[in-house]
Amino acid sequence: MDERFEPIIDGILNQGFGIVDNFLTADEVAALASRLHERRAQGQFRAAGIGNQQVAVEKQIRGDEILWLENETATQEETTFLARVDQFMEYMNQTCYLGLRDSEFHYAVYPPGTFYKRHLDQFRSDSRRKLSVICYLNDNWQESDGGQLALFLPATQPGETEQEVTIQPIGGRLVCFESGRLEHEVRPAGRERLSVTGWLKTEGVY
Ligand SMILES: O=C(O)CCC(=O)C(=O)O
Ligand SMILES: [Fe+2]
Repeated sequence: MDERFEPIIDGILNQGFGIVDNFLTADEVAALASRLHERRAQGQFRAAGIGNQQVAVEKQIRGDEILWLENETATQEETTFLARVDQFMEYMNQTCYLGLRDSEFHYAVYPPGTFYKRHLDQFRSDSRRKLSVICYLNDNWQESDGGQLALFLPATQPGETEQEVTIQPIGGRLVCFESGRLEHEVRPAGRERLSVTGWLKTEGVY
């Protein structure tokens, strides 16, 4: 049993999503946030894409800017984060036999006023994305700051309606759910909203 990871698995199995606070310590959050700011100031971030559409069209759907993390160029705090994700992936494989082989993670910044409309993370027909993982890097986030993550939990029985769960993007918090199953959206952020987001993937069936 690994008490860091077990509540995430419990959540996914019992309620369709896992959520844990303090997955990252306050120091880790601060270190990643300041690295994010540094790399953004160096011009390393790009408007996130959703396909081959024009930037203007995409901005109606999502307004975040991202930077993919690469092992080769990762700084110390990024390496620490990616190593913890690897441990989680390993643990998921041992306990749930998910056959996860690969991961991809990016920083995301939502400038004030931006959002990400309702979507599923398996767009671009990338069915290798099995689990979506989001870690927030925000200091002192308030409900009035907006930027909530809304999860739309599908009905499990005929006659039921979907349920909506709203999650505050609090620093150190991790949220995890099945990429092919849960539609979700990011509500307009009232202040700059920071995260590291990624996917745990299986080997390819294209
Ligand atoms: O930042 C979040 O809360 C969710 C981000 C998201 O849905 C995505 O990047 O696909
Ligand atoms: Fe998403």
